[in-house]
Amino acid sequence: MDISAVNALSYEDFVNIFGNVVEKCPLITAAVWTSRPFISLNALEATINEFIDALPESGKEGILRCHPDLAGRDLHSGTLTRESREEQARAGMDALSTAEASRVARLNEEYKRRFGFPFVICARTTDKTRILRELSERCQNARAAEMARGIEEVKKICRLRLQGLVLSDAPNKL
Ligand SMILES: NC(=O)N[C@H]1NC(=O)NC1=O
Repeated sequence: MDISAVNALSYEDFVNIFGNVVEKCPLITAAVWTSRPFISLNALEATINEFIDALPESGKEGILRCHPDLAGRDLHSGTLTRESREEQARAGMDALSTAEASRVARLNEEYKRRFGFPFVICARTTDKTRILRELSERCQNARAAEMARGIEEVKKICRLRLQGLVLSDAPNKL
C-alpha cells in the first residue's frame, strides 16, 4: 500500500486498517483522518504524534492504560491484540521461566501501584534481558519522567506498526 492508497481510504477503512497503531486507541486514528492527504508515511506518523502531544496529561495516561502488561493477564488468557501478541512473542515474553514470570509480574504490579499506569516499552526494539532490567530501573523514576518515557515508547510502537501496515506487501491489507 503506498501513501496515495492510504489517502484514498474512507474513514471506515482507514480506522479498520490503522485503528490499532496506538494500542486500543482507534479514536486517535479516526481523528487524524481529517488531516489527509498525507504526503508520506512520516507525515501520517507525525500527525498521530502531534495529536498525542496535544492531549492533556489525563489523555496521555489514558493511552498508557490501554496497553496490556508485558507477560500479563491478557497474554496468559489469549486476549492480547494480534499486534501486541506478536510484539510480546518477539521479545520472548511468552516463554519466560517461572522465576522470570514471577519477577515480571511483581515488578509490573509495583510499577502500576507507584504510577497508576502500566510499564510500556517497545518490545520489538528490545529483548527479554533489557526489558527485565528496564522494568526494575524505571520503577525508581519520577512519575513525570515515566509518563514522558511511556509516551515515547508508544510512539515507537506506533511507528513500527505503521511501517508493518504500509510497507509490507501483504495482499489483504486494503
Ligand atoms: N506494556 C507494554 O509495553 N506493552 C506492549 N509493548 C509492545 O511493544 N507491545 C505491547 O503490547
